[in-house]
Amino acid sequence: MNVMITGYGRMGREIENILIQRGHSIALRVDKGGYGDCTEVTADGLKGVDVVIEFSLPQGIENNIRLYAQSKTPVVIGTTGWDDKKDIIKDIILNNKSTLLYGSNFSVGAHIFFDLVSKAAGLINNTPEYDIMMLEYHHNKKKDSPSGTALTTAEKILKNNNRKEKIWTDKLDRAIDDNELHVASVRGGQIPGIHTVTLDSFADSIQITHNARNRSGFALGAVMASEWLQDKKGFFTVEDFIEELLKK
Ligand SMILES: NC(=O)C1=CN([C@@H]2O[C@H](COP(=O)(O)OP(=O)(O)OC[C@H]3O[C@@H](n4cnc5c(N)ncnc54)[C@H](OP(=O)(O)O)[C@@H]3O)[C@@H](O)[C@H]2O)C=CC1
Ligand SMILES: O=C(O)C1=N[C@H](C(=O)O)C[C@H](O)C1
Repeated sequence: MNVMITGYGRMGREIENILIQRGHSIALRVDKGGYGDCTEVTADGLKGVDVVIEFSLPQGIENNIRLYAQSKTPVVIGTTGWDDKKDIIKDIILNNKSTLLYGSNFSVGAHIFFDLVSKAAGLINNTPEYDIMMLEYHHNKKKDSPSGTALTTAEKILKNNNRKEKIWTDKLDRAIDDNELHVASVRGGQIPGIHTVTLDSFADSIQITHNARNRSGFALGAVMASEWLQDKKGFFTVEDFIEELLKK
C-alpha cells in the first residue's frame, strides 16, 4: 500500500517504522508542525494514495476528513478528543460514499482489557458492596483528558453495570454519588498510557490494568487496521476489525 501519514509526531513516526517493516511505501508525511514533507493535506497530495493513517490533533480533523472523503481515499483515524464531531464526520463519509475507521486505542491488548472490564462491570450487578472506578496515566505532552481509551472504557462500564449511569471527571467538593463513575487522569513523565479499573469492597480490591510499554502496539494495530480496510466501504470502528482478528 502507498500510505499518507498525517500527523508526523510520536505516533506518526512509529507508524512509519511499522509500515516499512510490513513492506508498504510512504506516499507523503503531512505535519502541521513542519516535521513532515508538507504542512497541509491537499487534493493533489492525495493522488496515488491507497490509504491515509492520521494521528494528529483534533482541531483540523474535520477539514482533513472532508478532503479524504471527496477523493474517496480510505482513512484510519487514531486522533482522540473529537467525540463531539462524530456525527458530522460520519455524515461526511457516508454522503461521499467513502471509508473511515476510527479507534481510541489500536493495541490488541487494550481490546482484551475492554472485554475483561465489561465482564467485571457486569459481575458486580448483584453485589452492591463492590464499587467500580478508573484511573489513567499519560505522558506530560498529552493534550486531551480523559484519554480516548478512558472514555471508551467508561462507556463499556456504563453499558454493563446497572448502578453507574454517568461519568464524573472533574474535581469533587462532595462525596461521589453511587450512580457516578469516577474517571481520573494524571499527566507527567514519559508514560505511553496506563489505564486501571478498580473494583473495591470492604473485604478486597480487584484491579484490571492495561499498561502500554511503548507505542509499538498502537502503531501495529493501526497499520493492520489499514490493511483490513482495503476492500471495505463505509464508516467503521476499530472494534469491527478486532472482532474479526480475535474471531469473537
Ligand atoms: N488511537 C490510538 O491507539 C492512539 C491515539 N493517540 C492519539 O494520537 C494523537 C497524536 O498523538 P501523538 O503522536 O502523541 O501527538 P504528537 O503531538 O506527537 O503528534 C501530532 C502531530 O500532528 C500534527 N498536527 C496537528 N494537527 C494537524 C493537522 N490538522 N494536519 C496535520 N498535522 C497535524 C502536530 O503538529 P502541531 O504540534 O504543530 O499541532 C504534531 O506534530 C493524539 O490525539 C493521541 O491521543 C496516541 C496514541 C495511540
Ligand atoms: O496520547 C496518547 O499518548 C495516547 N492516546 C490514546 C488515548 O487518548 O486513549 C491512546 C493511548 O492511551 C495513548
